[in-house]
Amino acid sequence: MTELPSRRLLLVHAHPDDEAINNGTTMARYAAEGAHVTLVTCTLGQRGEVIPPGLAHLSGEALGDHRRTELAAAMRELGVSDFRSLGGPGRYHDSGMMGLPDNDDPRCFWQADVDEAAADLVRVIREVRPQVLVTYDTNGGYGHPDHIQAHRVAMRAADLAAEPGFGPELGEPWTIAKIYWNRVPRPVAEEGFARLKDVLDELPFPASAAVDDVPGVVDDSLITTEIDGTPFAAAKAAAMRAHATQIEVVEPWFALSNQLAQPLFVVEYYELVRGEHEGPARETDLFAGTVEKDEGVR
Ligand SMILES: CC(=O)N[C@H]1[C@@H](O[C@@H]2[C@H](O)[C@H](O)[C@@H](O)[C@H](O)[C@H]2O)O[C@H](CO)[C@@H](O)[C@@H]1O
Ligand SMILES: [Zn+2]
Repeated sequence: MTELPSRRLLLVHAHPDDEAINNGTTMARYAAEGAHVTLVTCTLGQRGEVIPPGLAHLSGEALGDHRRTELAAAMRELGVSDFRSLGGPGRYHDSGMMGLPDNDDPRCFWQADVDEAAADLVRVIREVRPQVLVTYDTNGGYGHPDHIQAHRVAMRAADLAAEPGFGPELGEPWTIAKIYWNRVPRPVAEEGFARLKDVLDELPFPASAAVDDVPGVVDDSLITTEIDGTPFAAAKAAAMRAHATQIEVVEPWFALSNQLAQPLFVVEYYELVRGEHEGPARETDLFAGTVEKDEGVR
C-alpha cells in the first residue's frame, strides 16, 4: 500500500476549469509543500461553450475528451498528480446551465442519485483519508446544476465515509476533520472590479462581469480562512490558460466564454463549515489543527 504524505487535501469540483478558477494557488501551494492534493471532477464538461475558433468544432463527447486533456495540462501547471473523474471518465455528464432541457438528460449529473454518486466519492475518501475537503456552498457558488450537485454529493459522501456501517467494500471508515466552501469576500470582489474598471478599455474583453457574477461572494464576516497564494500566481494563470476552451487569461484578469472580464484572484478564501476553527483570527492554513489528529500515514 503506497505511503501518503501526512497532509491530504481533497477538492470536489463540477467541471474541468473550476479547480483552477477557485483553488489554483491553494492547490499549487500545498502540492509544492508536499501535501497530497486529490482533485475529483464530477463531469467532463461536455456541454461547455468553446472560445477558440479553431476548436469550435468540438462538442459533446469530443469536447469532454478534449477538456480532459486541458485538465491534465492544468494539473501539470499546479504540480498535482492525483486527479480523477467521479465514478470514472464520462460516468456523469455535464448538465448544462440551470433551466435548460439539458438538465433532463438521464446521463447528466443533475439527474444522478446523490447517494449513488456519493458512494463513488466515499471510495476515494476512504482511500486517500483527507483531513480537509473543499467544495462549493449549497448554491454551487452560482446556481449551476452540476455545482449544486457537486456540493450535495461531496457533503453526503463526507457523512457516509465516516459511517462504520456504510459500504464496508468501499474501505475503512474515515472522518474528514475540516470541510470548507469556496468563498470570495464582497469587499475583495468590489476592490477587484474597481481596479478592472480603470483598465477595461485596454483589455480584449468588451465588458466587465459584475461582483455578483463571481461564485461564492459573501459578506466578509463569513470568511474563516485566507490562503495567500501570491507566490503561485503564475501557476494559477497557466492552469486557467490550459483550459483554453473555457477561459481567456490576460493577467491579472480573465474571461469565460461570455467574454465578461473579471479579476483573477491569487489570494483564495474559504468558509469553514465543519471542524474546529483554529484561533480567533482568520486561519491561514486549511490544515490548521488537523495533522496532529491524523492517524498517521499509511
Ligand atoms: C465556470 C463554469 O462552471 N463553467 C461551466 C458553464 O460554462 C458557462 C456556460 O457555458 C454559459 O452559457 C456561458 O455564458 C459561460 O461563459 C460559461 O462559463 O456551464 C457549462 C455547461 O454546463 C460547463 O461546461 C462549464 O464548465
Ligand atoms: Zn463549473
